[in-house]
Amino acid sequence: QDSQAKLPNVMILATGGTIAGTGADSTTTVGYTSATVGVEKLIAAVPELKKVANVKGEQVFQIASESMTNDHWLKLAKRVNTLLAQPDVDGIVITHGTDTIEETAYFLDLTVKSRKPVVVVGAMRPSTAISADGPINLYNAVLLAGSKDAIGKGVLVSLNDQINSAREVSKTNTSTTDTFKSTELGMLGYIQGNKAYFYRQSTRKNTVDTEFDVSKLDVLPQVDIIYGYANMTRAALDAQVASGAKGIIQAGVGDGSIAAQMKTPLVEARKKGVIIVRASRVGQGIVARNGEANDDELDFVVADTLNAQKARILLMLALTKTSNTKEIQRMFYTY
Ligand SMILES: NC(=O)C[C@H](N)C(=O)O
Repeated sequence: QDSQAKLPNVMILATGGTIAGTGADSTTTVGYTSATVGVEKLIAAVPELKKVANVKGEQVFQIASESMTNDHWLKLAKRVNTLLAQPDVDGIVITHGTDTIEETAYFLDLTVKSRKPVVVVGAMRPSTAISADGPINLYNAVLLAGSKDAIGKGVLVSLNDQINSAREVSKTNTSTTDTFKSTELGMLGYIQGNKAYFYRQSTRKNTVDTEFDVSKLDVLPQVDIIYGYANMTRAALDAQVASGAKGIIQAGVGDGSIAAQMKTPLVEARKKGVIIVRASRVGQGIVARNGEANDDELDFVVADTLNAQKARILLMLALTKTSNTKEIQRMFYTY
């Protein structure tokens, strides 16, 4: 009883995904159904959780993460902020599908206002599979969310015994359990032997000092992505602008290069007030401002090292505050 009282209080918010998935039999690792197991059952499957935290569960959504929307994010961020404001909550774990885990994690990194740990976790194998990775990942996530060392580190993504920051982590393999990598900028640490070990920290702003506030927002501005490729056409961009996009992320080739035939449509879109952010489809490296395009003259923004899906999130949040491109560029060098 006494030792129980000293354990941290960790809330598990369940949103679905493969971690809550079930397959036809134990060897089904593809073609299973996501988001079928409820949070109480997820917790009951890992009795070891009781050793590291007092856990409570809440089913927030029950969806596959490919169907995650801005509305889900707003609801989730508000719920996390409400819970973390309570003195009896020490940390939060969010169980989530892996396909968009990096996006939800980064959205929360920019919209949760707390130093308390928030850990987003998923699994690559459904709960019914041989060597399902969900239980160990959930155990590690709860341990991490209750750990003093995770305080003030922003939103963390933990699978496969590794700790990543929301900003840097990406899914890098369609199906293996070691898919989540922070590649060149590096992961933060490991979980081993019932302990979290941190080795480094991002210099970018996060939950500790974010300027974004979604507490009064019901919708986010429409921001879409166009993907660069040889022989690219303007069709996707035109359709997005016509459908009301306030911002466009161009996942350009190389260093965010713009194809000759795309320059006019992008300049036209900018003249209509649409914010254009040059990102890269490459996956690593900085998109150089005034490098492959004269951003000062075109009034474009560069995504720095953010991939296109995370640049979309930052631009949506930036647009809730300003449409000044200098300000937006500052944000891209800050978060
Ligand atoms: N491994 C997974 O969780 C994939 C699943 N499609 C999801 O993102 O919900």
